[in-house]
Amino acid sequence: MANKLGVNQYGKAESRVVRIVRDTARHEIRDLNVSTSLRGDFEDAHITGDQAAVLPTDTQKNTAFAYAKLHGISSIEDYALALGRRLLEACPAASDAQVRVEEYAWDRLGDHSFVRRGGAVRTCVVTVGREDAVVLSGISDLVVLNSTDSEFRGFLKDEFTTLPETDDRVLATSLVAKWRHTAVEGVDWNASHAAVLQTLLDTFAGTYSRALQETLHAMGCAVLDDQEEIAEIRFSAPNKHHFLVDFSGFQVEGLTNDGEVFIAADRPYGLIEAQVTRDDAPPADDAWLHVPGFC
Ligand SMILES: O=c1[nH]c(=O)c2[nH]c(=O)[nH]c2[nH]1
Repeated sequence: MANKLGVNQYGKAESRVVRIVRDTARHEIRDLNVSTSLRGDFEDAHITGDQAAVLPTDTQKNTAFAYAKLHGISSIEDYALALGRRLLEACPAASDAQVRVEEYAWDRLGDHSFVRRGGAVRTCVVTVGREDAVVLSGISDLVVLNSTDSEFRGFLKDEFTTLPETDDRVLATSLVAKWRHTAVEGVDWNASHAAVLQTLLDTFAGTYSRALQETLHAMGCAVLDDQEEIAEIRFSAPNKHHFLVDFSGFQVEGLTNDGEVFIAADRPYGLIEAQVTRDDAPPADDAWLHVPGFC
């Protein structure tokens, strides 16, 4: 029976790159988690064991650190594009280099002192090919909650359905979103990211929700309405269930729970995933290859 090698890619995952800019007494910090992958013709490495075409993952990691200095990190997207282009140049057998970056934000305490900001992590996935490049910007662990203006009712019921309908519940999620840009040159990545984040937050807060599905769709439409250079956005949103505590069995007179005390359950959770794409968006499915967490 003959076998054949299927899809494959290789690289260094999760290099923790911290860049301090110390040109003046007022330092700057960029704190990244960088993963790189090369795809292309690496059959020999797998089949005959010949590694002549393989740029080691160790070299990929070293390049990630070197480029933090040589290219600098004005934004994670700009850094990832430069790193991806360099890896492709250095490895002729590769057809694509993918660079995935997470950025942890620090707030300033003083000229050279910082405190790590909790919460959301800025992300990008940049795929550089021989002809073109695709940039996905994103955010993960964006934990948001609406304490009202959320209902869930009118759903399909069968003999296993016990969920009561509700017209007033807590809606909370830890959002992961990634959005694809149609251009990679001349983009102000930091401004664009800040604008998308604000739109996501404003829309989450301002939308009456009949389901998390409807809220995600509204958030996606708002981002595409605001920024015409964004072709599509994808969401993965755990529904962080908040169950009303039943006080009825307690022997305390007058103790009521009118949407005031909840159990925040961590598992299981509903997982709602959706994409919103501009009608005329050029496809770029390769850019999403191996990007985990999206349908
Ligand atoms: O917003 C929701 N969408 C669902 O599909 C769902 N299913 C469920 O049990 N609760 C919810 N909430």
